[in-house]
Amino acid sequence: MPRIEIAPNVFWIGVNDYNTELFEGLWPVSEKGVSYNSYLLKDQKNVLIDLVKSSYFDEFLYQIKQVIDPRELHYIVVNHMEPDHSGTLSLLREVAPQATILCTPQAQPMIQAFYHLEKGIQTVQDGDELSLGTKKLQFFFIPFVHWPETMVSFEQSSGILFSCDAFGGYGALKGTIFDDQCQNLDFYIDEALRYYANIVAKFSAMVKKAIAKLSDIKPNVVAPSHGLIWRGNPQQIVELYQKWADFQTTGGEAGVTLLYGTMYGATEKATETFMQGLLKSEVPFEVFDVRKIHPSYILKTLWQNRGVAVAVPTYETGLFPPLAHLLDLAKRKGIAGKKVVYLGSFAWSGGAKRELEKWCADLNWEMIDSLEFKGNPTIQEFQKVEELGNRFGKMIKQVSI
Ligand SMILES: Cc1cc2nc3c(=O)[nH]c(=O)nc-3n(C[C@H](O)[C@H](O)[C@H](O)COP(=O)(O)O)c2cc1C
Repeated sequence: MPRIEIAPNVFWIGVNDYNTELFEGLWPVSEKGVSYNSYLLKDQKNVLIDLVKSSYFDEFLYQIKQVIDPRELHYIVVNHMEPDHSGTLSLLREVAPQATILCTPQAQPMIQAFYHLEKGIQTVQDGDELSLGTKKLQFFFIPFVHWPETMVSFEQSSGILFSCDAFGGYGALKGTIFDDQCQNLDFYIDEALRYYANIVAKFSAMVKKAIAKLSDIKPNVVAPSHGLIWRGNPQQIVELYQKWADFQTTGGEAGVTLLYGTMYGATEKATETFMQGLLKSEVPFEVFDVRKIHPSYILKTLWQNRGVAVAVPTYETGLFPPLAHLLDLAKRKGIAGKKVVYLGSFAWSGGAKRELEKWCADLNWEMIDSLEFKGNPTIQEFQKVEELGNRFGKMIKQVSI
């Protein structure tokens, strides 16, 4: 997309990426795309805020040249050092050698380590202001949203908050960069939640601190470095991030994430019956086949729902491996406070339930109930499975964590 003027002399000059298969080498984005939003402020001093991934340098340079000659750039603000926002720094330096890089003291050694740049770097302090002529930037440090060196930049005259990874989301920008023009806001909110669960969730306590710290600013526009620019309703994405951050301590909303896997179909039959029970309880639930659905999508729903139903068989005295992998990711992402039930088949020793109990202790999840059965379920066991689903669903609807 060609450059877009967000406010007088404030330009979006980002790029859409449909080529990267896995964001951070982990999370699928090629289907829905992801944007790297970069911003150019034109004034007596011209400023570039956050860059794009190195593979998009040609497109990026073209975008810059639509606004100014790169040799007229005075400052390059590096809010966050992750290479999807800083990867073009060395190349940009070659076409704009006069520009001073502005960053936090924590980012400076990273710039040296990643790009071997020593000169022309100036650090800023938390709360520092920078006059550009008619515009004025102010910097606020928000450590660990997403790396320790991260800050945001606020332009006072237009009220635009350049928030980098904070308030970002997956999803390439399709025809518009603004929330108030896009036809499918639900898509971007859904992809922002997936991004939150994949990228930001672990740092939820720091997200809450950052939101509290920025609460006095009241921006007219929230302009993150991924996804939509929130101009129509800038508070919406801030409130969503606040709600999602709270899930780490509340355990989430009244809903069930049903994680199922099977080798020969016994656990699958029980899972179908379990869903009949859930349905009767009228609890909202979403089912994932852990063999087939990428954890990126599962983590999103896991983060959101306070109830987790695990339906997998015993495998080599433990959990079915794809489920164990998922629990490992859940631990790394700090997914806590869940209520859990287990059901599944075994043939001789069992062991899946035992391993799940250990995981629950580790994750700060509470195992509420369980039902193991040998081989295929009997009529009586089917009955109990349905009752379990119904009971669990009702409980999840009511429980306040
Ligand atoms: C590779 C493999 C390992 C297994 N390990 C165990 C085990 O350690 N203990 C046990 O009781 N059953 C074990 N089983 C048996 C399965 O748990 C049993 O067949 C169960 O009914 C499979 O459920 P499913 O039809 O949902 O896949 C194993 C089965 C396979 C194929």
